[in-house]
Amino acid sequence: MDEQQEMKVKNPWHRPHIFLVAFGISVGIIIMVAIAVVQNKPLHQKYKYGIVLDAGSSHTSVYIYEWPAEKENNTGMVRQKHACSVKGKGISSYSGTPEKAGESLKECMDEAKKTIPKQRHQETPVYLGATAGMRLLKMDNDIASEKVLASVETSLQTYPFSYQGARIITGQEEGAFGWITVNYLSENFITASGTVGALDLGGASTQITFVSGQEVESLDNSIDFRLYGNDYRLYTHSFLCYGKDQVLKLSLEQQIKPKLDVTDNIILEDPCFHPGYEMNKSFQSVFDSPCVKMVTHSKTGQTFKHKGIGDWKKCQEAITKVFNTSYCRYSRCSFNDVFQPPVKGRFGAFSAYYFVMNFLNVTTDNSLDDAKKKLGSYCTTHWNTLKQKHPGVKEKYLSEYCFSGTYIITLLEDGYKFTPEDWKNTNFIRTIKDSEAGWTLGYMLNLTNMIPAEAPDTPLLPFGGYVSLMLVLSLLIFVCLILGYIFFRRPSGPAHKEII
Ligand SMILES: Nc1ncnc2c1ncn2[C@@H]1O[C@H](COP(=O)(O)OP(=O)(O)O)[C@@H](O)[C@H]1O
Ligand SMILES: [Ca+2]
Repeated sequence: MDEQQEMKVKNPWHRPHIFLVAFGISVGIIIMVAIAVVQNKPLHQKYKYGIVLDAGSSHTSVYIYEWPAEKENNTGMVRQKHACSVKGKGISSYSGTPEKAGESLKECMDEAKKTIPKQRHQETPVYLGATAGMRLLKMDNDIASEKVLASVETSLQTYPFSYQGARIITGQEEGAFGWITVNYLSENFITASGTVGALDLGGASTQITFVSGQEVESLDNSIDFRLYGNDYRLYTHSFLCYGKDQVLKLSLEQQIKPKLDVTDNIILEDPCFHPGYEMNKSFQSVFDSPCVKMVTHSKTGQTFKHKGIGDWKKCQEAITKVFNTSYCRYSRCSFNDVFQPPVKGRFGAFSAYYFVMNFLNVTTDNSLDDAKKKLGSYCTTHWNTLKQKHPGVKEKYLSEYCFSGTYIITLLEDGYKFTPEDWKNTNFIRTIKDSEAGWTLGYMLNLTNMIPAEAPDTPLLPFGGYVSLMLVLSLLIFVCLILGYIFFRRPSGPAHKEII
C-alpha cells in the first residue's frame, strides 16, 4: 500500500489540479501563437507598386498604386497610394519646346522614388498615357507630338523603375478603362449589383461608357470584356473637342463669327459669363485649336472684348448650337451622327463633372429642375461679388463655372438624352475608397493582367477562419492525447491496481 501511495505521488496525472494547470498553459500557448500569427501577418505582407502618368490636355498627374502581392487577382485589392500633380500645363502645351515636357515630370517622379520602397523600384512598372490634348496636337502637328512623346520617354527612362512606354491612348480606351476603374473600385464585378456607367469630362474630350443591353449598331462604339467570369458588352464613345475647354472655344467662335465682318472692335456679350466680367482676349486663344475650324489669319495678333451678361437661358441656347442633331444614320444618335442606345442604370460622373458640380454645390439630390434654377441664379451673380466670395479660387476657373455647369447639364440632357430620372441615378464623384476615378487604374489593371477573365479560385476559408479552425483542431488533438494518455495508462499502472 505504501508503494502504491508513492506511485500516486510520482504520477502527476493523478492530481486533477495539476492536469488543469498543464492544460491551461498549453491552451494559453496555442492561443498566443495563433494571435501572433494573425498579428504579424501584415508585417510580412509584400506589397507591389505601379505608376501611371495621366498626361491630360490641361495637366499631368502621376498616380502610384499599391496592392498586396499575393492578392493580385482579387478585385478591389489595388488602391491609390499617392497622387502628384505636375506643375504647369499639359504636355501638349510643350509643342514648341518639347525638351521641357520631360523636364516638367521631374518633381513628381522624384516624389515617386521616395514613396515606393527602394527594393521595389526595379519591378515597378511605369506607364504614361496621353489623352485628347495630344490627340489634337497629333492632328495639328504630327512631328511635334512625336517629339513631345520622345521627351517624356527619355525623362521616364532615367528613373530606376521598369519603364513600359508612353503613348497616346485612344478615346475608346479612355472610356473603357474609366468604366473598369469605377466598377473595380466599387467591387461590382464580384457582386450581383450590376455595373455603373462612367462619364468622364476632360478639357479636350468627354467619354460616356455603359452596359446598354441593346444592340450596338456601330463597331467603333462596342467593346467586349470578360471579367471575373462574366461577359460585358460596353457601349462607349469619346467626343474629341467636347471637353469643356474646347467647347468654350467652339461656343466663342460661334458667337464671334457673325460679328467678324461687321466691325473691327468686336465686343462679345456672352450670356455664359457673369455680369461685370470684362476681359480682352486674343483671337488666337480661340482659333488656336483644330477643333475650331475657322482660320482668320487677318485677325492674328488682334484682340476682342469678352463681356459677361449672365443669362443662363441664352447660355444654354448658345451651347445647344455646338451639338449637331440634324443628321443620324443609325436608329438613334446622341449628336454629331454618333450612335447611342438609350442610357441605362446608374452613372458615376468624374473629373471635370465633379470639379464643376462640386464647386456649384449641385448634386443629384437636387432635381434636374432645381439644379437648373440654382445654376440660373449663379450665372446672374455679379463677377465682383463672386471674386470677393471666393478669393482662393483661380480666376480662370471661377469665371468659367457658369459656362461649364451649363455645358454639363446641356450635354447630359440634350446630348446624351438623360431624363430627370437618369439624372437622379447619376453621382458626381471624385474618388471611390480614396482612389481617384479616372482611366489610369483600369489601364494599369489591364496592362499588368490583374483583371482575370475567370473568377480566381478562392480559398475555402478566409485567413481568420483558417486560423480559428486550426486552433480548434489543435485543441481537440491535445484533449484526445491527454484522454488517451489517461485511458491507456491506467490498466498497466499502479492507479489501476489501486482501484481494484
Ligand atoms: N478645380 C477645378 N475646377 C474646375 N475645373 C478643373 C479643376 N481642376 C481641373 N479642372 C479641369 O478639368 C479638366 C481636366 O481635363 P484633362 O484631364 O486635363 O483633359 P483631357 O481629359 O481632355 O485630356 C480641364 O478642363 C481642367 O481645367
Ligand atoms: Ca482626363
